[in-house]
Amino acid sequence: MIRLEGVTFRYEDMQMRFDVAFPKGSFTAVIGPSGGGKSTLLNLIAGFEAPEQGRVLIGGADVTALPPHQRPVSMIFQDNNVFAHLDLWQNVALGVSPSLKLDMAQKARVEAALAEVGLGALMQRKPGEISGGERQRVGVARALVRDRPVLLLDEPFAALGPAMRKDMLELVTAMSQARDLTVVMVTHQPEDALAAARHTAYLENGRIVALRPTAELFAAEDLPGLHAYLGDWRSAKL
Ligand SMILES: Nc1ncnc2c1ncn2[C@@H]1O[C@H](COP(=O)(O)OP(=O)(O)OP(=O)(O)O)[C@@H](O)[C@H]1O
Repeated sequence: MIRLEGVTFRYEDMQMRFDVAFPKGSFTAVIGPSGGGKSTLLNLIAGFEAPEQGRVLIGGADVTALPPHQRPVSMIFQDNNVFAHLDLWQNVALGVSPSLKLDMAQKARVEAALAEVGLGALMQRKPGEISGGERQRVGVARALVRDRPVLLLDEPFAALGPAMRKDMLELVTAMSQARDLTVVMVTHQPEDALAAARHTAYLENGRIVALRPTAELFAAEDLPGLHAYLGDWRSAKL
């Protein structure tokens, strides 16, 4: 579903290179040290960054030259998923049409998405009038109405408490399964990878060092960088 072929990208002295494929319907977590290139990997798939060399393919089509809005992708960020001056209904409707001109069926879809993430009663509120967890639900609802086959998550629930994070992860997992989405999720939480992602990629210094079934990756003996990254968490788990 997603394929990066010889994709290279550079920030100053940080040279990255990605050769990786994510099959249709897969849910993959991406973990690794800060500054390793996890967000950049998502940005290359979404089209917010352009590779120096190589190709990005989605669903078999070469999207390397396409801008983000023409790619079959939704992305949920750690924050900044909402516009403060728009109410929740409008924030979600943006996922359907940037002009906010929606027909009846599209309006019904926006309302159904808000209801699905538990914001049905709050749709006339502004983002400043709801909690941080509820704001992240707005991002999830917008991804729902966009109805694109690829969902990219960049530490979307990092600022939430453990219980809320678990709820949100379950919501995203259920929604992805129901729609057969291909999901790539950056996280610093090994528990989140174990809970949601069948496979996990370990990324350091601009390279995917390993991509394996999640539990297998965390138990691996051949990845010293991963051991250092996981630290005490790994010793406590094994
Ligand atoms: N806009 C930018 N301008 C210059 N350098 C950048 C920019 N964005 C990222 N970088 C650099 O690119 C490298 C990879 O950054 P990236 O954000 O992809 O890492 P990350 O693995 O997502 O990190 P984190 O876990 O801290 O979010 C880092 O060395 C970072 O400093």
